[in-house]
Amino acid sequence: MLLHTVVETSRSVASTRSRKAKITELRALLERAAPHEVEPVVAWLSGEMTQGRIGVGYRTLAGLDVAPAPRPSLTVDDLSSALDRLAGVSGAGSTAARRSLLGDLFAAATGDEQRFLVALLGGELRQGALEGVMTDAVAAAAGLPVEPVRRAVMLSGRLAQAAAAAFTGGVDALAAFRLELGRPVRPMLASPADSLDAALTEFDGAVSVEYKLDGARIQVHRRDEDVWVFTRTLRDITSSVPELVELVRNLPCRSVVLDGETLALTDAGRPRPFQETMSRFGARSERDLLLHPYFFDCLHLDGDDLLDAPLSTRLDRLDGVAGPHRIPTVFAPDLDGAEAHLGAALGSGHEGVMVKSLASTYTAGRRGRAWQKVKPEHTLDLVVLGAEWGYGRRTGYLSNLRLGARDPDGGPPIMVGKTFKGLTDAVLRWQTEEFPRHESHRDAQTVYLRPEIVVEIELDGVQVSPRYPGGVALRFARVLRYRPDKSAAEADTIDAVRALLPAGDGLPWKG
Ligand SMILES: Nc1ncnc2c1ncn2[C@@H]1O[C@H](COP(=O)(O)OP(=O)(O)OP(=O)(O)O)[C@@H](O)[C@H]1O
Repeated sequence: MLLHTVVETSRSVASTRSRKAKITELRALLERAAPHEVEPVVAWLSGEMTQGRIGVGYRTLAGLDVAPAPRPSLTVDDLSSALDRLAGVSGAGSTAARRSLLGDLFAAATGDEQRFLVALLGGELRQGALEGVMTDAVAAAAGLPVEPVRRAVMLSGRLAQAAAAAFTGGVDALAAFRLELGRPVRPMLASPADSLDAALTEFDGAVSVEYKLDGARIQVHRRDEDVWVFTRTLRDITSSVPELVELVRNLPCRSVVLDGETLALTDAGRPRPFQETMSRFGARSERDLLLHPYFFDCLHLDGDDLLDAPLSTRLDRLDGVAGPHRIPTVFAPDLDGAEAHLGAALGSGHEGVMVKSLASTYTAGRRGRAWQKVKPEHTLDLVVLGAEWGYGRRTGYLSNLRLGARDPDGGPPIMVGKTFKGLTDAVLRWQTEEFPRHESHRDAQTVYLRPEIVVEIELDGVQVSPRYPGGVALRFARVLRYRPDKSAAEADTIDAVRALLPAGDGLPWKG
């Protein structure tokens, strides 16, 4: 298959907002692909490369100035082998070697193909938002139900490999994607509860009510003496958190997978700010803050996969293996008991509580009703689209943020407001240093960013606004914190923003 065909599909998928139209386009492309082309094609359209990172920086790409080929001739196989060669380059002289390989590749590419390659290699095509659409397209093209494909993707975190398995081995090959020790599973997520009372009533009281800690999500795996620690975005941070590794290595079991939250505490035992916990996840992290784990789920124990077991069973197993490290929990409380637990959580400086159905299974990667969060204040996780240069005291700093909500159909984020409130001097300095690394272009007032950075915004509400493309604007938005643990694909959607409009606004999309 010609690369040109893939590039054309990428363009038409990006240009339509209709989920159905995207699926139709992707399906048609996959049906034309040879079986061995499925994996790279799915990877590229999701902005990934099967080789992983290949060490080509933005500067190298920007510095390439090669005349485009007049006609498309590159094939999918040509690009696959070029990426293999690029990934294989190492050692002295590797920059020059990469530049020469890229020069050859770009000389064989048309203008459209060159732009696609720049976006792919520069990470700009990476759009997790397309994952759901692609999963549906893979199932349709392979003639399979969507559920086994989705499950394989969630268990492995590897869309392209699951797609290849769907095409070559069907449902049986997909079933082979099981929870594997050392390979992280997409975490299960929660929905906002209408109220504590409503959440208890929905499950007839058969719930676990747990503190919702304002730390960072961790998933730990252990097989004998080997331990891994992953973040919410499935990043391996094992080497940054030796104290967690040690603790997991000492649990009374041979193999285990636990889900939980981790936090650094003050001397008084109160949670430290989220940023301080997250700072421990970096490569050059300060080691003076000790992280404490608070586990709330057990997905595997000594050979038993527990994803499909009810939460009540998983919590029993969790108790047996990591009882002293469990998150504070009460079982099947009445409303008074649940309110007291919420009060205790807030009183200790935590965010709120989670109410979880004891009958529910672990639905990896899903945000459902089985886990409901109850917390007092309203926040949205939005994508930073750009920042304007400050004035007055903030001259020379990137200050006023342009904020976007995710398009659930996989298009670019939709701008919903701006804010410069809540930015401390340290955060202003950080923005000014960090943002240019994510720059797509700039004008006199503003540095525009690729949609990569997620920020948590506190707000009083939203209002109808003809000025913004989504028809809604934030009211009194202020920055609460950055969310390095979230990708743009996990930001809140424009629908979530619109849902905050006061009832009775009579907007066309609300009906
Ligand atoms: N007891 C708990 N059970 C599950 N998740 C918990 C618990 N305590 C804290 N958390 C955190 O809450 C997150 C789940 O909430 P949610 O699905 O809304 O994610 P989120 O979008 O990060 O939420 P928020 O922005 O409100 O923190 C988990 O990813 C985890 O980090």
